[in-house]
Amino acid sequence: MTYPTIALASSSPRRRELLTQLGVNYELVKADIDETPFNNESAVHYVQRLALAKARAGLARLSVELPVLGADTIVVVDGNILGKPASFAEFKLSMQLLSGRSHQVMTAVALVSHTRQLQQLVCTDVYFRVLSETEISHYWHSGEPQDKAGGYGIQGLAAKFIQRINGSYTGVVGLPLCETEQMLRQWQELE
Ligand SMILES: Cc1cn([C@H]2C[C@H](O)[C@@H](COP(=O)(O)OP(=O)(O)OP(=O)(O)O)O2)c(=O)[nH]c1=O
Repeated sequence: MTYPTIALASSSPRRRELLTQLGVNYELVKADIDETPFNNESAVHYVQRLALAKARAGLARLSVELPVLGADTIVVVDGNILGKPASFAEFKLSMQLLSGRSHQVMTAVALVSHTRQLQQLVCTDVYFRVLSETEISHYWHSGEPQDKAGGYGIQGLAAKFIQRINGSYTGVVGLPLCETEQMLRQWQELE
């Protein structure tokens, strides 16, 4: 299967690796956007808005005509979004919220050009076992939580905290490959 060459509007190493895993040719484009949620914005609205905003910001910077892919991942507990932890105190609070229960990871993907756009939203339930204070502190000092939504990486050390998931593993890591591949195929068919 050949896919269109695209631009990836992302600075996430995980998204680059996942796209490479699909065998898609891409170039990177910067997409700096304001990630502040609107007042009373739902998690579902927020994550989709950001994925689209990243893709559109990338498109605005491109000098060649390529479809641009943007994505956003959030961790949601009881409707509240847990961001990337800015401090140990914030991280500890997030881990205490996630300990011994399930939460949702939502990843939105947007593929845009000047004439067309496709979007997907993938939600996964993630079940954490109970975490001890010592484990939480050790995990913070590993350096893994700092640049990740909700403060953990399922593909790294945090795998030992996760009893099971119901949904898309690659979606939790940052780019749901089954749905992304379908979007690329659909894009190709519309050409
Ligand atoms: C929950 C979870 C998130 N993450 C990562 C994926 C994303 O890189 C990050 C979520 O933040 P995002 O704001 O979605 O992405 P980003 O800022 O890293 O990259 P960009 O906006 O430039 O595309 O958290 C993991 O790597 N593993 C996980 O298990």
